[in-house]
Amino acid sequence: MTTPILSTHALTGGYGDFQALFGIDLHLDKGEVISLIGANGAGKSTFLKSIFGLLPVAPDMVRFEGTPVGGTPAHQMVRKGISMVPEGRRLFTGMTVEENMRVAIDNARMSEAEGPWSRDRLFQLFPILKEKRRQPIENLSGGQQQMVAISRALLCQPKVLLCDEISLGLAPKVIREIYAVLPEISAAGTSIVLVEQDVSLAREASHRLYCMLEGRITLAGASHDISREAIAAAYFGAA
Ligand SMILES: Nc1ncnc2c1ncn2[C@@H]1O[C@H](COP(=O)(O)OP(=O)(O)OP(=O)(O)O)[C@@H](O)[C@H]1O
Repeated sequence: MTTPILSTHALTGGYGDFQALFGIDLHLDKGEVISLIGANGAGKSTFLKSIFGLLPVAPDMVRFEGTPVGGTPAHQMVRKGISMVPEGRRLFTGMTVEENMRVAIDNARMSEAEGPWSRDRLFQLFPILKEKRRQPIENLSGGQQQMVAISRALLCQPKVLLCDEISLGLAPKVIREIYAVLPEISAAGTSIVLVEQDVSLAREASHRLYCMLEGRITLAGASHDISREAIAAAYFGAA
């Protein structure tokens, strides 16, 4: 059996005294896209933040290429090869599109030349960003801003990309545009974890799917093999 690029082991976590996650076991193989679905408050964002070093976890709860990395600060995670597109995008107003794209690599003291993703390649992936590259970020639509957030993460040349609800608040046409680039991203060598509220979208875009309910994984399997009934039961906690 090959070592997963990313795995979590009985991962627990939360906020101070409040426990939100209760022993999450999950793995992501090289070249895979997996999705994590679940109702509001199930713990999906908390889980991504725990992987990415934004919430405290024990070292062995997160392994990257087999090595314990749990609790490593986010900027060091980026250098190791994990990037995150956070919920709500978290872009910097008052900065241009291009400045926003560069901010994470500058912060992690990385260079664009370290991997497959250069600004030019990202402008091929999202041509509208080339046109708008010198504009302040606040002039862009929500979908275009999401493209910047994805580009910012990719410029760090991640082996693993964590995406937290990248479709949230966007029109269906824009969501399709953004999801259409995911195969190209994974073909370039980046494995992807998608947190997604839209179950159909999650199934279509991923090889495997995990469902989370109240801080626990209630279902895992190949996206196209899991029935809608099984997903509904796992999602809502029906017996
Ligand atoms: N900063 C915080 N402080 C305390 N509790 C929090 C905080 N953020 C989230 N929680 C709680 O942790 C639990 C999991 O929340 P989380 O945001 O991870 O869920 P989610 O599945 O990502 O939901 P959503 O789809 O609404 O983003 C919820 O009970 C939530 O109220």
